[in-house]
Amino acid sequence: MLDHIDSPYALRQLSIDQLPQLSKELRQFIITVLSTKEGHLGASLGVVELTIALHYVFNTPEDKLIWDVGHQAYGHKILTGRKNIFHTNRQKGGISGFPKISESNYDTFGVGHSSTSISAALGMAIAANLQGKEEQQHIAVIGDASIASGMAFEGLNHAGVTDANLLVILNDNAIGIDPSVGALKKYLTNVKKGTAREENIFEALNFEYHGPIDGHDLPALIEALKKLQKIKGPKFLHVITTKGKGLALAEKHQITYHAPGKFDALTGERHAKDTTQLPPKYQDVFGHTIVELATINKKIIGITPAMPTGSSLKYMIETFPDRAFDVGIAEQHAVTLSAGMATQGMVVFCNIYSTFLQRAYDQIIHDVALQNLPVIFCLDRAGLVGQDGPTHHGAFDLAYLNCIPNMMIYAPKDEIALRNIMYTAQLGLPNPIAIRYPRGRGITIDWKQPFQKIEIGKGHCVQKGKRIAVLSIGTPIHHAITATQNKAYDISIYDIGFLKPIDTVLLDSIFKTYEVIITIEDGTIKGGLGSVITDYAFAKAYKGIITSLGIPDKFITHGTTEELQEEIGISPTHISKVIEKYL
Ligand SMILES: Cc1ncc(C[n+]2csc(CCOP(=O)(O)OP(=O)(O)O)c2C)c(N)n1
Ligand SMILES: CC(=O)[C@@H](O)[C@H](O)COP(=O)(O)O
Ligand SMILES: [Mg+2]
Repeated sequence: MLDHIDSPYALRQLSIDQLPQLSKELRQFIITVLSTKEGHLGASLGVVELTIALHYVFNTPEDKLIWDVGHQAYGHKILTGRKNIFHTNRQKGGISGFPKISESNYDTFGVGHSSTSISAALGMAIAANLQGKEEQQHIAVIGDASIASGMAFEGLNHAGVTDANLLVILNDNAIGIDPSVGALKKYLTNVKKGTAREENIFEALNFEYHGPIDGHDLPALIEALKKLQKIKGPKFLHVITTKGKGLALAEKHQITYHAPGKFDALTGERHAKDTTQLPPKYQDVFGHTIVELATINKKIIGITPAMPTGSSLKYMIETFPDRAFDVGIAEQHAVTLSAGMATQGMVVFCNIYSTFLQRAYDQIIHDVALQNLPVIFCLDRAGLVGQDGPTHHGAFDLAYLNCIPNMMIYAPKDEIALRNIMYTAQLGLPNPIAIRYPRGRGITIDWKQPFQKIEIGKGHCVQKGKRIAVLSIGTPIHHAITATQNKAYDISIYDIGFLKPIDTVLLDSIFKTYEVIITIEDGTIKGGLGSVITDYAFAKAYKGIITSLGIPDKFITHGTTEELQEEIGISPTHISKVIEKYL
C-alpha cells in the first residue's frame, strides 16, 4: 500500500480501516532503511500512527504542520513524496534528517533545535488571520522533553491570549533522548493517571485541552483530530505513545535506540563494533575525567541540559548524583544555574553542545562573563558534527565567544590536553573558560596520563621547519601533521591552543620568522582563529601572506565529517595542496 502513497492526497483516498495496514508498512519501511543507513529511529517509530492521522485529517500542505526538533519526521517525509529518496536520508547530497523548507512544501519550518514549533506555528496562525485565511490550521507536534523548555512555555503563554487557529499536540512518550526530567514530567504522569491536582495546566493557559489518548490507536486519533479541527482558537491534544514502537529492542532500550546506528532489521540487534582497541571518544575522556576530579575536589559540579548520555556526564550522575544535574532541554537555565553556583564558590563544569549553547548567548554574557564568574564551559560537538548537518554543526563558538570580554577559550589538540585543561580549570581560574572539543574519537589509546597543569595563554610548536608556519587550534592540527607526513616540507606547525588569551609572544616570533602563515580551524573563519591572527598581524604591520582555512561564510550541509572536511578544505589532502602552492 505504501508504494502507492506518493502524497497525503493519495493517503486521503484510503478508508480508515486501511490505515492500520499502512502504518505497519510505514513502520517496517523506516526500520528497513534505518537498519543500514542509520538515523533517529525511536522517535520516528513512535509517531507512525500520529503522522498518518495528521496527514489524513488535515489538508497539508495548506494546513501547516510543524514537527518540533524534527528527528521524528521520517514518516512525514516518506508520506510526502520522499519515499523513493528516503534511503539518502542524512547522506551527503541526500535529503536532510530534519524538515527543511527548501526540501518540500510539506516542511513548513526548518527545525533541528528543540522547542521552536509552538512559536513558529503561532506566528503562522497569526499571519493567517491577518491575511484573511481563517480556515487554515496550524499544528505543532512537540515531545514531552521539548515542551519543558522555556521557549515552548513562552509560545504557550502567548498563544493562550490569542484567537489563533493553533493545535499543539503533545507527543508524550515520557522520555527525551534520556529520561525526561523535572516537575512537568511528574505533572504529565499525574494527568495520565487522572491524579493531577487542581486545574489542568494547559486549560489554565487558556487552551482547549483534549486527552490523554492512545497515540497508536488510529481511529481514536482521527476522531480526536476531526473534532479539534472544528474548534477555533488554541487547542491542546495530549497523546501517549511509546518511543521505538514496533521494534521490541527499541521499545526496551529507548536511550540506545534513539539513534542506534546500524542494526539487524529483523531482530533489532545492533551491529556491535569492537572498540576496545580504538582511542576513546572525547566525550568519555570528559565523563571519566570529571568523575576522577570530582572525587578529589568536592566543590566540582557537573551540569548538562538534556544530554547526559551524549556528553557522558552520565558517569558523574551515576557516581555523584547530588553534584551532577541533568536540567532538561534548558540551555539558558543551565548557564545561569552554573553562574549562581559559581557565586557560591562551586567549581561548575557546564557541558553543552556547541550548537545548543547558541541558545544561551545572553546568559553567557550577562550572567557569567560580565560578572567574571569562573564557570567552566565544556563545549561538546564543536566543529563539524556530520549527518545532523547545519542545525547541529558547532561552527560558530570560537567566533561568538571571542568577542565576549573576560572569556578564555581553549581547544585541546588531543585527549590528554582535554584532561589537563579540565584539571587546570578546576584548580581555580580568574575567568570563565570555554573548552571546545569535537564529536567522536580522538587519537590517543593511552590517554589516562597523570594530570599536568597547562599554562594559560601559551601556544606550542609541534613541528619545526623554516618556510611556512601552519597555525591550528584544537584537533584539526592532526590534519596538518598528516598532510606533512612522508613529505619533504620544511614547515612549522603550531598548536595555538588558546584563542583567548592568545599567545602574542609566540605570534610575534612567528611574524618575524615566516613570510607565509596558514591558519586551520574547524569553525567559521569569520571571527575565529584566522580572523584573530589576521587582526593581530595587521596591528603588528606584518607584511607576509596569511591564508585562513576553515568553515567559509555559509551554512554547511550534512554528510560524514570527513566528506565535509574535504568540502570546506581542511582535510589533509587539501592542506597539503595549499602548502605546496606556497612552497
Ligand atoms: C535546543 C536543543 N537542545 C537539545 C537538543 C537535543 N535533543 C534532540 S531530541 C531531544 C529529546 C527530545 O525529546 P522529546 O521532545 O520528548 O521527543 P522524543 O525524542 O521523545 O520524540 C534532545 C534533548 C536539541 N535538539 N535542541
Ligand atoms: C536530534 C538531536 O538533536 C539529537 O538527537 C542529536 O542528533 C544528537 O547528536 P549526537 O548523536 O551527536 O549526540
Ligand atoms: Mg519524548
